Amino acid sequence: MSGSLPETRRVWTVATAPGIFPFVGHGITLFRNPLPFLNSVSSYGDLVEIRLGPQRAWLVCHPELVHRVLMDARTFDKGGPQYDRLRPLMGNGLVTCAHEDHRRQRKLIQPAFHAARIADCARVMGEEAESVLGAWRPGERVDVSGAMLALTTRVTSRFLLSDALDAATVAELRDCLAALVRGLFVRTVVPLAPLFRLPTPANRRYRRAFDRLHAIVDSVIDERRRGRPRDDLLGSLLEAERGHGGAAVTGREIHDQLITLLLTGVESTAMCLGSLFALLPRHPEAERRLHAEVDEVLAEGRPPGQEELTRLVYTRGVVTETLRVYPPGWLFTRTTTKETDLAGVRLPRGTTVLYSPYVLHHDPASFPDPDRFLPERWLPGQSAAVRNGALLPFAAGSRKCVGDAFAMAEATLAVATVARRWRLRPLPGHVEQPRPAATLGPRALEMICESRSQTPPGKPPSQASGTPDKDGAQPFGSPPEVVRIPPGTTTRSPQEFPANGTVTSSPRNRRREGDKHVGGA
Ligand code: HEM
Repeated sequence: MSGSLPETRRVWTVATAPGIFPFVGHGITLFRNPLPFLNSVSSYGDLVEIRLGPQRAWLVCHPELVHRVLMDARTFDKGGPQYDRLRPLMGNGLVTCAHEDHRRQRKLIQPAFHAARIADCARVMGEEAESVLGAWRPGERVDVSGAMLALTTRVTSRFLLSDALDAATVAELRDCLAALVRGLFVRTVVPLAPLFRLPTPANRRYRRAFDRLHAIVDSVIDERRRGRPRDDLLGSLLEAERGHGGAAVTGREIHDQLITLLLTGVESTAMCLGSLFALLPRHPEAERRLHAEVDEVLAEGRPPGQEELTRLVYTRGVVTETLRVYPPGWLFTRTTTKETDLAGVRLPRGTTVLYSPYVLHHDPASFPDPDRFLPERWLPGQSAAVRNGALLPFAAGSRKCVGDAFAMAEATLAVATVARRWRLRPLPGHVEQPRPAATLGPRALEMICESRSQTPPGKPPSQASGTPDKDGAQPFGSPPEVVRIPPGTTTRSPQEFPANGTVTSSPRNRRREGDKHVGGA
């Protein structure tokens, strides 16, 4: 997704974010209101210092500087307290390992994500999408977040483990992953380990999910050792353990890699899909183009696969634009392993450096009118932002997401499968914000599913009434035209996604003068 970046900038703006509170610095503001806070911070410079308690950290806000960080993984390594706090759960797998072990680990995992393997898996992705949707009924209120999580758990577990897990265990796995991801964020940002040992209901839920996930993974590995070899990711890890393929692997590492891939693979794609279905009803023109494309490309009575995938160009644009507006991975950290220079600032060894795809994706210098949901940005010939390297939902460099192509294929096929049959409508007055935690996305999104085949030709789909904006986007808040709501539906105050389809509308100011000094690279 990222393009190569010419080194054009030589003068950088550097600043300290205002609003530092005694003892906590910006910590509480970041925790309470992270997206508006990060967006406002980025208006002060290309590199902005913030304080997390007593700790100093630098938010890198210009795409060129972010690429410098990502391309030099030896200097800007994974490390520091945030990664230490992830290790009890993820061990020393591909996400958490330091640079010195990364190359070997990546060589081990990467072949499983080869394009040909993803193409082989495309039909499974389409089949699983059909089967999750098979339970939906016209007019019904559906738990979209839960369904997307179920779908991505099934697809990821089949890709990694073939058919090792029965349906009940896959459902259990989904619940464990959801509970762990929920608890993970607070554990990585709040540096008070004893707090998480208290016997509170939330801590007990986390512990139960933690133990169960590890037990499921252990039993899958044990059974596979006793059974016949399979040609999947677990199979290739066990091959490596036996000394084939050149990369030495231990049983512990196999365990860590499976936990890592399940945790990273399931949640992010589900969040992307949830955000997409929440955005779509607010943008009738995008929805109309999506429907026209899937009607043309998908065949009746057959789940889509690789062949359809290559033709779903607009659908892919809708997925990409969702990843721009709501990147599930919204904030990441690195730690410097030696004294180094960034934007003219001397950073000592051990400095915390942050980058946020959300901040980059909402910079008007990279994306004109960044709060507008506009899949057309990603149609062939339009992708100027790819060339300037500002679109980074999967990061870049050696630590770039190993599952990027897999996730794009899975999400595109899922959206097409849903859009072929269903039009999802918001519950009247329902509020479900995409919330930033370990990932960014809606965690409890419920919608009404209308069957598309029941909409007579020429009749507009039901949607909020009001005057469309220049993209045909509808204001939120008015009830849909034709929706059957089952008894017992609760209504909450509006508004989930405002008229322009974005949640945080904190327009990036021009880099402010006066709060900064200028550094030379
Ligand atoms: C829409 C879905 C996804 C998004 C937005 C996403 C995003 C990302 C990002 C931004 C990173 C880099 C993090 C950093 O810089 O610290 C990353 C790394 C990673 N992702 Fe994903 N990801 C997605 C899906 C997946 C899937 C489906 C898998 C596997 C099944 C996966 C496995 C990983 C792994 C193992 C890493 C660590 C790679 C390394 O350090 O070598 N991700 N992902």
